[in-house]
Amino acid sequence: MIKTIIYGVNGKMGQILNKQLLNEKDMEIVAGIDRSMLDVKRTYPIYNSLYEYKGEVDVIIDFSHPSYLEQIIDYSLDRRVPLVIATTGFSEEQFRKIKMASEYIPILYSSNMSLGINILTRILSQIVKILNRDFDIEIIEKHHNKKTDAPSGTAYLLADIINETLGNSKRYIYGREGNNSKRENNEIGIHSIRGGTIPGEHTIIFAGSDEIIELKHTALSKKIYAQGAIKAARFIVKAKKGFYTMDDIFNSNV
Ligand SMILES: NC(=O)C1=CN([C@@H]2O[C@H](COP(=O)(O)OP(=O)(O)OC[C@H]3O[C@@H](n4cnc5c(N)ncnc54)[C@H](OP(=O)(O)O)[C@@H]3O)[C@@H](O)[C@H]2O)C=CC1
Ligand SMILES: O=C(O)C1=N[C@H](C(=O)O)C[C@H](O)C1
Repeated sequence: MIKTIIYGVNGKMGQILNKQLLNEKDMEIVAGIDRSMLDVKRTYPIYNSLYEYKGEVDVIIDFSHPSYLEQIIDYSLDRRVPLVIATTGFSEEQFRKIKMASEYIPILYSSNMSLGINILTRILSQIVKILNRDFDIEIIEKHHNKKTDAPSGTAYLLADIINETLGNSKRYIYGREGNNSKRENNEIGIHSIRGGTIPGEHTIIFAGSDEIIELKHTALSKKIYAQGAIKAARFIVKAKKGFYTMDDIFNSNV
């Protein structure tokens, strides 16, 4: 049994992950961590901090808030616990901390655990190579009205893949308010919509002269993210120390 701690267990994703993990025969939730204590029945203890948990743990799955990263990393380094990090909105310094910790423990980070987005990332760089010269690239992301970070982690992921493919020649423009000049060739526009219960939609627009190509991924529920995180947990408990992404899972047999 893979002994699992859910970090952010009472958040929206934590609750969905809890439900799905209860059906997984090879996984057992040994504790949940959250700042709020929901009045729901759980088969395991819930704590405010990882350090309150004294039992064994094989993996921590984190769907929480960037403010908890330091605690998660410190605890995982102390105990040598593999990590699946799904939280978004980290600073550059926090990303450096994740990368540094991965020199000692296995860490899988992905700003989007869904199968669809990870397939999209595979084809994106191929398309960008062909279209870049004649098409302007803009990204639109849409999410529910409870999301705390903008743009989404996935929008950054997609923009970074495009930019890396083009030799980091692009700069990111967030919205265009206050702009009094024409769009420049070296821009990737990134735009955020927030409303209702949208589980996540990402569109990459390639706008050319008199024609438009769009690549779009729509999440129809949050379940897809929990399913991806479970796959990631199965993968990371067997991995050696290092930094991994969902792409590494597709190249494995998990
Ligand atoms: N990688 C992926 O595939 C996915 C990643 N995510 C990411 O996972 C994270 C969690 O998402 P979701 O469950 O929807 O978010 P929620 O806000 O529902 O839950 C997140 C947890 O963090 C706490 N939290 C929220 N805001 C703050 C804050 N300002 N300071 C401290 N704690 C806070 C919440 O506590 P409280 O309930 O008390 O506010 C809750 O415990 C987000 O970063 C989201 O972007 C989400 C879906 C998929
Ligand atoms: O907060 C969410 O809901 C989501 N967050 C991730 C992101 O920021 O990209 C992944 C997904 O889009 C849902």
